[in-house]
Amino acid sequence: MKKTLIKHIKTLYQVESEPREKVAGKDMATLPLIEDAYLAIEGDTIVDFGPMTDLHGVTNWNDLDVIDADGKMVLPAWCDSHTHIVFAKTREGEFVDRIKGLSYQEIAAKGGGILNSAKRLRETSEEDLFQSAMQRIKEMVRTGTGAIEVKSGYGLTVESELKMLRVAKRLKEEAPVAIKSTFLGAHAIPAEYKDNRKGYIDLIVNEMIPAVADEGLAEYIDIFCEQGYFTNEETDRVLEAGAKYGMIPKIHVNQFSNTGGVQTGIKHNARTVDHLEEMGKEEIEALLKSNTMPVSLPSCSFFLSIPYTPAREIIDAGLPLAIATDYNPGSTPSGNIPFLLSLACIKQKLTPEEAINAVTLNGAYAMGLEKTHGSIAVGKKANLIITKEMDDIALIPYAFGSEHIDQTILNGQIQ
Ligand SMILES: N=CN[C@@H](CCC(=O)O)C(=O)O
Ligand SMILES: [Zn+2]
Repeated sequence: MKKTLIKHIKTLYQVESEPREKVAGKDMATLPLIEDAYLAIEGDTIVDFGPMTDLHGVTNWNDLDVIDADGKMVLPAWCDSHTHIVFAKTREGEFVDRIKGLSYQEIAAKGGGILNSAKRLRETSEEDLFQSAMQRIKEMVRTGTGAIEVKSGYGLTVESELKMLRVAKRLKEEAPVAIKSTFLGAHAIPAEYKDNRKGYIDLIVNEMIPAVADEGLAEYIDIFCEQGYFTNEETDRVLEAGAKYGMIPKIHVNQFSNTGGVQTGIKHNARTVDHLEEMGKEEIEALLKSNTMPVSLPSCSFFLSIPYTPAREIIDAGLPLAIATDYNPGSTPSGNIPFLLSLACIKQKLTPEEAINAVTLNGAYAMGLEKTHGSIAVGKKANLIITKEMDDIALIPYAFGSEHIDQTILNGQIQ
């Protein structure tokens, strides 16, 4: 089995001797670390790590790849728990419309937005969707991402939703990153059901969910619970139907308005509630009584010029927080996590340590990967970032737009 030793790491971050499933509240300000460290990998697994002074167990240096990380930091690879990376076409025309004054909702009302992507996706082959999503993953890996959640939701017919999820399944088999897939048939009401929304919910419940489950294509079920998209009652129905087939809820909620969707998600024991740009004290109180992870998507706020999730209030209340890209062609055409860290620090007033916790261990929890990803622990996957030489980890969010990642290692292999 291939063995790799990374030695003289300036600082090894997010180390764990006792497994934790997530980090909350004040604990998010700390990233457990070892200065002047080593880390050993066998195959695709972390087998040992510690201070360089403890490195005396290596007797056989043959067949051992050695990486000298002098002056560099090592971290777990980022876990991006919310993306829509399977899509057919970018939507830069809508971007220009928004510059000229139209809102995201006005563009959607004209047949743009999600319905525009659904039209394009139906015309695109499974092979082409696979190739373009794979290119996006390669770009994300270059900025340090090692695990990605992938949603459907641009199909909106039985066949096209299955097509998207089959692409996700193939990505799971062929991409170097860990992938979790989510069925998001309830992303928008398709044009052909404009006057028959109950008919579309019936289609989701009676046909799409059983077909997705039959092929084992999704671990999670999602819905866009929002004014102009799906109501709380429709959310109840879709999440209950998914749960019958073992799909765990993860919902888009409180992006543009607060209609009580956070409480609906919690009622269904959602793994995560995502977006949360519009939320108040009641939502924080409700989350405190739950196991549901709040997920903020700051590059969506940046791109659409909408409010940022009140991340500071969420953490100060003692909650955990995950941050994800939301990579999609409409509201966030970017999968760049270092830029997210800058936004989290600059716009949401998180410290660099809090922001990094939000995209490592908490990101892993948000996609059910906390046992294998998101921290440096013996037995976890060797999914790692080696930074360029730097004095302080705060350089990553501080020097926004610069390239800070020297190498990404996934499953023990340099990418
Ligand atoms: N808000 C809903 N869905 C996506 C955007 C989808 C699109 O515009 O294509 C989001 O999370 O921002
Ligand atoms: Zn989304």
